[in-house]
Amino acid sequence: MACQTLKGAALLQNGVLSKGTAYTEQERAELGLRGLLPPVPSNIRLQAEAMIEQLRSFDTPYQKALFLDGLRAANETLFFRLVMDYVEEILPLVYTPTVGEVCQKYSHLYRFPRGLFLSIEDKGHLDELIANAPQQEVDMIVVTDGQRILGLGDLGVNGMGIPVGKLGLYTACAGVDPRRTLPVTLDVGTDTERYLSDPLYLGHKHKRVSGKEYDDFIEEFFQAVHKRWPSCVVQFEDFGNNHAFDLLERYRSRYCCYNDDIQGTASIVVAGFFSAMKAKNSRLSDEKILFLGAGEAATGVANLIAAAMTETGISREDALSRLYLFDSKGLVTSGRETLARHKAPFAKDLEPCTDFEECIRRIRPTAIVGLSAQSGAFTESVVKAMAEINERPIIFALSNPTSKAECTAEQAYTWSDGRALFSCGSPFSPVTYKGKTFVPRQGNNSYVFPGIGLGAILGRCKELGEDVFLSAAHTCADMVTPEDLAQGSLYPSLTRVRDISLAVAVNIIKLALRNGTAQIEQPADIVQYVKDRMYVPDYE
Ligand SMILES: NC(=O)C1=CN([C@@H]2O[C@H](COP(=O)(O)OP(=O)(O)OC[C@H]3O[C@@H](n4cnc5c(N)ncnc54)[C@H](O)[C@@H]3O)[C@@H](O)[C@H]2O)C=CC1
Ligand SMILES: CC(=O)C(=O)O
Ligand SMILES: [Mg+2]
Repeated sequence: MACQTLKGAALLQNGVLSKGTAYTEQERAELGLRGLLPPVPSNIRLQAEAMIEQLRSFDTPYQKALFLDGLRAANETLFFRLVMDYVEEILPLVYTPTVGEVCQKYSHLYRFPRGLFLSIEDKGHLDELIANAPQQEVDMIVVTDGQRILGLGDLGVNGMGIPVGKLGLYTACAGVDPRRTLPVTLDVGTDTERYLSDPLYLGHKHKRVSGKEYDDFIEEFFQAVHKRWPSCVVQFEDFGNNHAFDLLERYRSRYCCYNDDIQGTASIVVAGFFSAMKAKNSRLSDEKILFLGAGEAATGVANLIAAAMTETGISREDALSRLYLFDSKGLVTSGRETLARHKAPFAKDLEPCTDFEECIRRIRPTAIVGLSAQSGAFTESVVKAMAEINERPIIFALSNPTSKAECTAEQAYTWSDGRALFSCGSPFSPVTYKGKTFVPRQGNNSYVFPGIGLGAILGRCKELGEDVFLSAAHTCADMVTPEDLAQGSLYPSLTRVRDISLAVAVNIIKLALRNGTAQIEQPADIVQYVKDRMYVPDYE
């Protein structure tokens, strides 16, 4: 953390503390700033007006993202003010889809130090590296090893854009204090040849390390982090599924941690199903859901849907029987020679089938959920098949970034003759079809993870169980209005994301107080307790 007594040019160069042109005459005199700034003091509102004008002058999302990155380095408070005030416009620039492009080019565009890089070469010394982090206190870490960044594959250390982007959302969307967050990238190598042969690539150039050496490294990371910041919440992000499930299993009850791709995604997709049930006036336990993809996200969602179905009174066995997975080898059936542990509960005693559309015709699902990173996999005939079987087919194309979406919003609405209940992982613009305007919203974990993190921090939760993610799903779905549903939106407007996060956090703290996982005294007024602790980007 930067020293609060900085003065003069050093203060202006400190992006965390600087107010830029907003220092008053008196502050300028006291802090040795006279002459170092244009003469007339501005304020955060006028600064934001100037910055949005600047932002809009750039042609491409990528250029805009770079501009925002520079703004953040110069004046973090103003950056967050801008993100909060123009959340719908700016989220796609600091998060999916643009963050994907930023990650892919990260080594070529690197300008500002942000976050902590821990390499497998540093094994045995992580304490020392973690001691170098400037933050005195850290409440929230987002950590990646860069193996599966969005649907873009192994990006190695270039994946740092994701923890930075996600933590930016913790602050903008939920008011987690940015000075108490830390993005971490673990450099365990990369298997991506173009990076291994790129002279500008900033990670170590060797293949990924795995096995015991990898496991020991992660163990050392957890111990070193919690030695310095004992109650820090850790979010796993974009690990490959060869590690993600095991790591979650190993650490979920030892430390307050969660995997956003498995659990956060589950929460938001279940929220989408709750809304879809309202829109078509039916019960979740009557749904039959076919997933395209059977990885972290899809099986995480399937597990939480099973839990949500059992809330309606059916058994887990019945719930599982309504959930089908289709992966790169086809329908997940019990006859397969080998079956990963996370897929096994959903394997069906059916003939193998490698054609997705054929599976739809055989299984007759009410919903298809794309979490496969297979661009265009929901073809016209797939969507039409769903629309033939269902009056209101549920079609969720959730893969990120936009280039990996299973179909576009326009395709889903057009091919289903305007009957699809649609959501997408990355944003799509409203679609007008036969005179009706549909407003698709994002089935993206970004609606819930900021509030889940805030609740975990403020409740000082020991662990985050399935009930936390189900609670967040209910909270988010409860905030969807009849007006939202009427325009085809299964999620609330992003402009309400701070309220959603507040409600998610409050409900998680209540839950944790009830089940004994909270390590705080019961606050007299939980809403006020949370509100009072949400960071607001204004100058002190
Ligand atoms: N909307 C959201 O909030 C989220 C979206 N995602 C997106 O979901 C996608 C997958 O992420 P993970 O599950 O973490 O990855 P993963 O690597 O764990 O799983 C990918 C799955 O897709 C399957 N697959 C690959 N090719 C296929 C094909 N041709 N046909 C059918 N299935 C195929 C694989 O077999 C695997 O089961 C990514 O694009 C990611 O960006 C992930 C997390 C959250
Ligand atoms: C949204 C997200 O976490 C992903 O696409 O990986
Ligand atoms: Mg992710």
